[in-house]
Amino acid sequence: MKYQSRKKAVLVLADGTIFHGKAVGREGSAFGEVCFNTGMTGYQEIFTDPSYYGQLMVATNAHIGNYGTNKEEVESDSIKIAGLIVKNFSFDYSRDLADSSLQDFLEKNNLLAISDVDTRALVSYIRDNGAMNAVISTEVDNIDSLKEQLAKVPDMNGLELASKVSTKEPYFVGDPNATYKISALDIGIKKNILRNLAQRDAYIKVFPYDTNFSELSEWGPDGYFLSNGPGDPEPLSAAINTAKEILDKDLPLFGICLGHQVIALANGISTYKMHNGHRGINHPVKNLITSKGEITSQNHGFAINREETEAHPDVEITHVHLNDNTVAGIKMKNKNCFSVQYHPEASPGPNDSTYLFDQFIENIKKAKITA
Ligand SMILES: NC(=O)CC[C@H](N)C(=O)O
Repeated sequence: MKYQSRKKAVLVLADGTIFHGKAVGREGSAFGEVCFNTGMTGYQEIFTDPSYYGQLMVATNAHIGNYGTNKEEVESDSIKIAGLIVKNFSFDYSRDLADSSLQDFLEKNNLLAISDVDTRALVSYIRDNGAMNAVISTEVDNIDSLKEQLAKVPDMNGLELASKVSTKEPYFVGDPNATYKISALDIGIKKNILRNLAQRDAYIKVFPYDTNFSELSEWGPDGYFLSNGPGDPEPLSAAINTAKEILDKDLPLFGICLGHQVIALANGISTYKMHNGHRGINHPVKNLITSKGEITSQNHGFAINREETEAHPDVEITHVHLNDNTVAGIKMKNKNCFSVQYHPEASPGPNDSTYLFDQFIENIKKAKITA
């Protein structure tokens, strides 16, 4: 039906480069930092992952929408990406488990997408020139005005976004009679992390992004978790202070992605914005403790400083990213704390790294026994 009637749309990068395409979903404009994900599957999980808040997502897979959507396959209750950029948008879908088309899902969430973009040229351009802000818009005749508005969009460097996606009130997940109680700081938490913890006999209380240690500890948890999330980790002073207090008391602590960066910052290790982040589901990581390789799901635009980590007396690098040698995981030498830059909870996978959740539960168990 919408095949002939679709409006023209443009993508304008902050440096003035323009790509042309057609609109899907609502009309208007959407601003954000442009980034690309190389995953062949899992688009609905990506669109609903709070870590993508504020970003225009380019799918390198040439066909998006062909397996529809399913209400279970979400990482939060709404779409979190700022806009979507694809080559071929499938209005038709085919899969027994699908309960809706991607088009309906985007429209329900009021998301603007642009299709028929030369995504190969776009990705190779961003790879060479680095992550930058951009706008997608149906205002194809108002490029100058789009450029003016785009110039006012804040840079991702230094941007605090956890407060935009975090829960407003604490809530519980799992079985209240489970053996382990975990306090999770929600700086953009994905549902599948909570599922993974709950499956391992844990009852989780999820707290807003700025909760302090005394509130997190009030209900007597056995362990603490710092979640993934959007934006620059550096401005998250409340979370960094909370992590410091957990570390001072040497309580079991696990961090994923943004949570991993917060743990590094709590130890005085700085973070930096990467030229282009890692976003995909086949990123190779080496576990330096076991010497085993892991294929991992990743989604980050910042990383922790490798030299400062190597020089740190209390922190050990446990995992490295094999493509570029960036730090993919750390542990503290004399404390019950570890963290990874990637996503062991990844859905649709890969599942190579789910042992990290077992390790966290083991750490909690040991601390419980010795307490
Ligand atoms: N998935 C995440 O938690 C991402 C962390 C952070 N926002 C980054 O881009 O590096």
